[in-house]
Amino acid sequence: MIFDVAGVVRGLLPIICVLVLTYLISLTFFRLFLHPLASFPGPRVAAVTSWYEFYWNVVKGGRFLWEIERIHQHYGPVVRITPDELHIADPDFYHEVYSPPCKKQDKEKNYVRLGGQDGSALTTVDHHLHRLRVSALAPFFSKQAVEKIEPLIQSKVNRLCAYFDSCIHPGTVVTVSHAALALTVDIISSYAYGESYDCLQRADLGSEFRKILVSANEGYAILRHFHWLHAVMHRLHRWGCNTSPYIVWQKHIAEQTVSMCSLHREGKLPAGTMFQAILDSSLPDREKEPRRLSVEAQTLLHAGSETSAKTLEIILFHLLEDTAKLERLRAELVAIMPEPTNSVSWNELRSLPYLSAVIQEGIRLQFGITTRSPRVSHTPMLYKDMVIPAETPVSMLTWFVHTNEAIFPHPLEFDPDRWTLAAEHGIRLEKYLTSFGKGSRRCLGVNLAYAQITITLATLLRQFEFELFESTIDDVTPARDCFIAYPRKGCKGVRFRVIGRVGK
Ligand code: HEM
Repeated sequence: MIFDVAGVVRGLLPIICVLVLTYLISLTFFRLFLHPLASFPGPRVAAVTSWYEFYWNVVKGGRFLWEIERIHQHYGPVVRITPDELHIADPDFYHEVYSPPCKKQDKEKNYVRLGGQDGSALTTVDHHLHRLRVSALAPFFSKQAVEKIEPLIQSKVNRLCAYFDSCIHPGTVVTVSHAALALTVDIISSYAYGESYDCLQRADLGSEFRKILVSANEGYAILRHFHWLHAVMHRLHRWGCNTSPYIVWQKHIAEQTVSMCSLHREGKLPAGTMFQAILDSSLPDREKEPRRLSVEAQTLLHAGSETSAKTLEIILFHLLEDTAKLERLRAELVAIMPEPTNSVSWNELRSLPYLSAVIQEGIRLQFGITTRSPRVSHTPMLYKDMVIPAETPVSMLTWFVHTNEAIFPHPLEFDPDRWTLAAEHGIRLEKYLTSFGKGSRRCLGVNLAYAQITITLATLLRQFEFELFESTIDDVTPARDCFIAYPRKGCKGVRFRVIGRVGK
């Protein structure tokens, strides 16, 4: 007897269709009327399906953030943006959602899956495990630790100056984000791994690594929905298919980590690296496994490079565009750096009020991470008269804090004086600076970020004259959420010519 497969499928198809339809109708009914978030305002379509987010972020290219903005304008400060997640736009509630370590709060699992591999502090869901992991890393990023590596930072900045010297030619145009990223990657790779990626030594400033980061950032929107794609790509890689350069890089770090662990066993691991900080810590052995260390190493490079580089790009654009601000900053720098090549400590530089204000304003306009990083509280949260059920992922994007007109008037303008004026009036505007996040999961690299941005700006602006090249405000205006804010597609980023050395 010949088994009629086609006939069986034909016979089953109507039943399968009815079952799928019944499931979808029941799910829709549940999400609209029975779900714990059913009473929260927001578009019905967002309550019913995550394809809504998919549409705005994947089809429309990173535009969900601005759709959330529209939703807030329509429905108020608390909105349901996916079937399971609430978003709140109220700067004064930020500290409740991103709360200090004393309050047990997890990260949401879909967010931490973006990177594909759990194991780093950044990608840890559980509150207590996160506290444990951070305990080993925090001393590595403390103010004192960063002050100790100032010579390393300065040496990389000097290398950047040498690169700019080679660009003093009217026909040479520098893409600022490329140069800035080469710098930050070289700093964090030297510090964390004890082995510099040396992007600044290369004519293309390490374009390969840059592409890896950008493609990973652009891929996050898809991975939020289909995180299993990571596993597929790793499997394909194992079978010899040339998948993404990101996977190749992950493999490279994994191998580097294994050799670091053997050096440590032999007592030959160079002091001062992230590997040493973790391997010599009191963390349990399972936390010192090469696989986990490798994920931590990847995260540090990823988290610590593009964010700081973008901030530098934004600040340089605004200063070169408004020479009054540039000259005011230079005058302040000249007072403590009479010779252009004087090097001054981070400690001295951070006492300069205008430089500090310029940096705060750049960090504000960088907007930190523009992808939602929801928190999950294990107890109900109260927002005004609304009770947010326990275990609900709640997010608050920095975009909504930093563009709040009441706190930052003309929010998209680069106005360092808002910081100097606030300081003069005793107003603690930093409370609303959320680029680094807040609370227990706040950025660990804050000190390193400030140190490298401060030293780089002071050195470059004291030593070089630059001139913008075909760059406009569009090059630094957020238009796409690709984990961090990217300008609209097609923008070439801020570019300048290096006119020459100051005073020559
Ligand atoms: C202007 C520069 C930077 C900005 C705006 C920034 C922003 C952030 C934000 C918003 C988070 C929280 C992410 C979340 O909620 O999931 C974060 C976490 C983190 N950042 Fe940064 N970052 C910057 C520079 C750096 C640097 C230079 C490093 C050094 C490697 C670094 C390392 C980290 C780490 C390790 C975490 C995870 C912290 C944890 O979960 O405990 N960041 N960063």
